[in-house]
Amino acid sequence: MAGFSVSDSAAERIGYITRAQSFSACHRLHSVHLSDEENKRIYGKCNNPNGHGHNYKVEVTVRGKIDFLTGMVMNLTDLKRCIEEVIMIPLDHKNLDKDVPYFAKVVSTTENVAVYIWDNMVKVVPPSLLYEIRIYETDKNIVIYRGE
Ligand SMILES: Nc1nc2c(c(=O)[nH]1)N=C([C@H](O)[C@H](O)COP(=O)(O)OP(=O)(O)OP(=O)(O)O)CN2
Ligand SMILES: [Zn+2]
Repeated sequence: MAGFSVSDSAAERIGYITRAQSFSACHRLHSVHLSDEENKRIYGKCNNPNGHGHNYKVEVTVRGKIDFLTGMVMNLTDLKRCIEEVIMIPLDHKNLDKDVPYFAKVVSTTENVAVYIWDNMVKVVPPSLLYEIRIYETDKNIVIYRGE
């Protein structure tokens, strides 16, 4: 039916919007809290001293009210800027372990890369909107972090 009702305008519609971004980086799985032997046993080929690389794909999802006036949860152009600042500038074409101070003592598993991205993304997206960081380390290895 044509027309406009309070339920159309005032109802809180919750939306999820996602922006995807790829970045390339190398790393080595090696924990400073474990011995060399334990590192080799646990991480296997991923503990290779000279490291290895990935073309990571990250999906950043925000969740929130679809604003009645703008029709948006958040402007995706703003989300793109946040991703540039939090993901591309610090991580793209970097050696995660050597170029990113956070990973000097934190092993650069994809779980921890997701936590790193979450902790920095939450500082730049509007309050309470960040919902999920999803990282495809490879086509087959996928990590989800929701800030828990
Ligand atoms: N829980 C986690 N386990 C592993 C991680 C991780 O981040 N979290 N990372 C790795 C390595 O970085 C490695 O690069 C992935 O190795 P692998 O599973 O062998 O990767 P592929 O998908 O490329 O292997 P296929 O041969 O195609 O199956 C290891 N573990
Ligand atoms: Zn790896």
